[in-house]
Amino acid sequence: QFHMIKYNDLKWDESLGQGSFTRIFKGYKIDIRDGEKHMTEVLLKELDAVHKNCWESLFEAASLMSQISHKHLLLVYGVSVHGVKNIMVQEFVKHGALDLYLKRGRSVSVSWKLDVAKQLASALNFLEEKNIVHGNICAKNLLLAREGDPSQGTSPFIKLSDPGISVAMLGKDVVLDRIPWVAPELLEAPDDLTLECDKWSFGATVWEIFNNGNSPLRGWNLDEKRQFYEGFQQLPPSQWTELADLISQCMDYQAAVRPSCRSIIRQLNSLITSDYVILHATEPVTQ
Ligand SMILES: N#Cc1ccc(Nc2nc(N)cc(-n3ccc(CO)n3)n2)cc1
Repeated sequence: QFHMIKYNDLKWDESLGQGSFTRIFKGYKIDIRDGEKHMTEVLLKELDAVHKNCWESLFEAASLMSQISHKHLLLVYGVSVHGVKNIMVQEFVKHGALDLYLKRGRSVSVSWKLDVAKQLASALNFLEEKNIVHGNICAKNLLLAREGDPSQGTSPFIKLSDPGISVAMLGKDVVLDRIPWVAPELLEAPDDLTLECDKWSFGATVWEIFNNGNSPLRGWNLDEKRQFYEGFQQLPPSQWTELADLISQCMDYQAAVRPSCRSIIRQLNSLITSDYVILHATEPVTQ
C-alpha cells in the first residue's frame, strides 16, 4: 500500500531537527518524467534504526493517511528502505510545524487562528466520515503550507501530518508526557483509540493555537500530569467564553458527550462571525 522509492533517487539536504524517534531532513526526490529529470522538494523522515520494531506502526499510520487524499492531509510520496534505515518521503510543507511557527512570535489575528482551527476541524470531519482515527492531533503535527497575509487578503493553509507511531505502541511514560493532548481514557486502555480521542486532542490543539503555540502544562512532570487527569482538571479557560466552552466540550472526560465534527464546525462558524473577532483583530503578542 506504499510506493517504494529507490534510495538512490533521494538526495539529502539540511537537517531540520527531530520528532519523537525520527530525524527530519529537507531533501529532493529525483523523477524521470517523459525523458526529463525532475527534482521534487521533499521532507525525509528517518526512523531511528533502534526503533525498527515500531517502523511497521509508523508506516501503517502513514499508509492509512496515504490511502485517502484531502487538501488538508499531508501527501506521503512513499517509503524507502536502505539497510537498517527506514525513510518516509513526504511533500515538503513550506513553513513547517505550526507550534514552532507560533512560538517564533508571529503575531497572527484571531480570525487567522479560527481559520486554522476550522481547517483542522474539516480534516477531522473527513477522517470521521471515513471512520479513520488519527490519534496524534497537536500543533506539532499541523504543517503550515501558506502563511496567509491579511494585507493581501490571503488566509493560512495547513496540512495535518501523519500520526507517527501509534500511541498503543508507546511506553507509558511517553503516553503520560502527551497529557493534555492524549484522551484520558487512553491512559488505562491505549488500544481503545476512537474518533472521540481525536476530539479531545482537537480541544488541546485549539488551546495551543490561541496561546501562541505555548505548550499547555509546559514544564509539568509526569506525576503532575497524571494528577491533572486524576483530578478531572481542565486547561486554563480563554477569556473568550464561547471559545473556552468549545474547548471544554471537546475536552470532556466523558468521551460519549464530546461534540461531533459537524457541531464543532458549526460552533467555529459562529465564533468567526462574533463581535469578538472584530474587537480583537490582532492581539498584542503576549509571550
Ligand atoms: N525552518 C524550517 C522548516 C522546517 C520544516 C519544513 N517542512 C516540513 N514539511 C513536512 N512535510 C513536515 C515537517 N515537519 C516538521 C516537524 C514535523 C514533525 O513531524 N514535520 N516540516 C519547512 C520549514
